[in-house]
Amino acid sequence: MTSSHAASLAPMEDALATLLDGVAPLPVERQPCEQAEGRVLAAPVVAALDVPPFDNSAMDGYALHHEDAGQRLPVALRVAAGAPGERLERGHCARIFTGGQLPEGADCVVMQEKVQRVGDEAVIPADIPAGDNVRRRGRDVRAGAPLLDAGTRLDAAALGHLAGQGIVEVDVHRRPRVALLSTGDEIIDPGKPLAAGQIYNSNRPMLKSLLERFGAEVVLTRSVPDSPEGTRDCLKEAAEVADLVVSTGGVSVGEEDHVKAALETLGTLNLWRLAIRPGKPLALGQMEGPGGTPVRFVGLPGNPVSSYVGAWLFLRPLLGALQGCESMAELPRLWARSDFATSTGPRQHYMRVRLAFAPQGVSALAFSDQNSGVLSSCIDADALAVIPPHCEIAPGDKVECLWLRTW
Ligand SMILES: Nc1nc2c(c(=O)[nH]1)N[C@H]1C(S)=C(S)[C@@H](COP(=O)(O)OP(=O)(O)OC[C@H]3O[C@@H](n4cnc5c(N)ncnc54)[C@H](O)[C@@H]3O)O[C@H]1N2
Ligand code: MOO
Ligand SMILES: [Mg+2]
Repeated sequence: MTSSHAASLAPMEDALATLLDGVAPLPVERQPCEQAEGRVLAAPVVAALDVPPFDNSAMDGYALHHEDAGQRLPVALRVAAGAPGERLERGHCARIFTGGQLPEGADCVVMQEKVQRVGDEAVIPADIPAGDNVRRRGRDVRAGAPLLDAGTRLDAAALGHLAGQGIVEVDVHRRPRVALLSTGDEIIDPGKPLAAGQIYNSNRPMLKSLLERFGAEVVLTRSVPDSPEGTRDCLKEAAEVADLVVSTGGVSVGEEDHVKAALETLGTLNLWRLAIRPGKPLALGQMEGPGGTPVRFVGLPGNPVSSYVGAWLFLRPLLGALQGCESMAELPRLWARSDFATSTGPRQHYMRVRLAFAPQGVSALAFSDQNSGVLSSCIDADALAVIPPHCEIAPGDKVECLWLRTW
């Protein structure tokens, strides 16, 4: 009986292919840049302006023509940042400040520490090359050049770059709307007293946090009773409002696990049971929303670590695809030296590890208890060490790790 299990577990690659099959980015909307952090560009942005828009000084000092260096020059101009450009005659210099527009006729700047000021004149050292301490127009960005690619997730640097062009609005994909269902008669909300046999719902806030980090908007949360009707009703309600329905618990083989059967009354179960640990009974499927729109379904196993790992491995790429964000398709990978010994059976193991970076290399330090009910293993976990099926790992062996300190 149990020996047939391995054969019926889908490998990770099949699961990802099923998950992403036919997924297209959500419609485009215009968004003020001020509210666009974490959103994904739907179209490339081309620079309209040179940045910087004019040659300017990189230092507080004196601007001059380089052939006038090595002399005592009258200080003919004063150029503060923000002042319009002026003309500097040969044989003169200009007092200038960082960011000030380089006067026409000047081609270099000498920092003030190297200049001796004598009344209205400045003694300039010799041999200053043309271009010294000058930031040329268009050095950072040239007008007409690509600024940001479609599919870029807007982070701090990208938002700064857009603002540098004077851009205030961008076209981004709509945020995926997610309904988050917590199944289990034993699960209650924090804030209420615990009765015998009950536990608090830790999956909901954990997954809400991850979903938002991956760019989603959680539009509905429900606590779902362990009954066929209750599960079906909640799935139906969720499919009315969401692009993606995520549930936790109720996907294993017990009589109290109703999610798969309920899903099949409303849509299709595309894949169930994977060769991964944790997360074996994970279920993938789809339903229809209003007007026949596709609604994706991911049923995460109830154990908190199975939910946590399942969110990184499945919800992240799915939400990336719904937002047109290529870089979310796979987690960044790196190799590290294990500090642990382990062996795997038919399932690929995703071990929670802390990474220690040292000059000799990176070490993967595994949390001592890797059970899927032990959420402490995820605290401080920088990465998931991927141990392939039927594999022996000894301390010192290289293991591939998926980096989790990302969005
Ligand atoms: N006979 C078998 N039993 C189980 C198998 C199996 O192959 N054969 N697989 C085990 C594995 S592996 C997993 S993973 C779990 C997954 O079970 P379910 O998805 O059906 O989840 P539940 O049974 O509803 O709950 C499991 C566990 O997690 C706790 N839980 C659930 N939701 C939450 C929540 N929101 N916050 C905190 N904790 C939660 C729940 O109380 C249970 O302890 O099945 C194994 N069984
Ligand atoms: O798949 Mo379960 O998550 O091994 O405990
Ligand atoms: Mg169960």
